[in-house]
Amino acid sequence: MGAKRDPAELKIEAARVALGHVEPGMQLGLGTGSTAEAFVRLLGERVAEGLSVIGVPTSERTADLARSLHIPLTTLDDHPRLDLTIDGADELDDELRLIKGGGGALLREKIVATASERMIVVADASKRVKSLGAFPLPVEVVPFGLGATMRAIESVAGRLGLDGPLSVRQAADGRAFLTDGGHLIVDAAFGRIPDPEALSDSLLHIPGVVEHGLFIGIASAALIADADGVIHLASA
Ligand SMILES: O=C(CO)[C@H](O)[C@H](O)COP(=O)(O)O
Repeated sequence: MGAKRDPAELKIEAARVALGHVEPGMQLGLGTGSTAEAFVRLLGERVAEGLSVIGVPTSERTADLARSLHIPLTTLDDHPRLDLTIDGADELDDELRLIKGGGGALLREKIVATASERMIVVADASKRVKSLGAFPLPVEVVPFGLGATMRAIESVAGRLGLDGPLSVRQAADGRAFLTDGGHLIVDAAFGRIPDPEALSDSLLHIPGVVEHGLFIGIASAALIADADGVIHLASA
């Protein structure tokens, strides 16, 4: 087994392999987070060398980065169907089910990934888990009725045998974190989620829930970097 490597290097490694999947003329979804950022930076180098692609960013943060690198950007209104989205994840299992939203961009990330022919997840090996749930599940909610929505989340989770504290995510200044869409994030520390599909369906029935960070049946492949290289996982 190879020597232990800095996670930042591993993220760049996975991002570099992902770049090999980009072809001239592609319409790309650009993810959010430090691993997606590594990809966008590498993509920016290729664009500076003459690669012609166009991207839809999944957050204002990624849009700012892409603009600074002169990567041409568009919207899903102008390009409703994308070829490929490259994005990170907070957790992924061997069925390519993901938890996302650690960076608070899950709603736009899910819209963009779902509008793409393929989504490739880039991650270091620490993100690969046997079972989802050690990472608290981000649930994006509208501010109106927050208390009632949180009670409803607890109640549907309880029916699935899940229990654990919910917390409203805070920004660095101590105020509530607001997503690019002006919503709140409730982080649900349920622990192991035995049935992610059932939890996903139940959460989406709660009126105040806009989306949640479970990505099921969306990722087509994952590039996972560890000290020995980059493993390619493909969906069944
Ligand atoms: O879902 C996300 C942002 O909403 C990110 O993809 C996820 O948080 C992983 O981030 P990082 O690559 O920094 O570990």
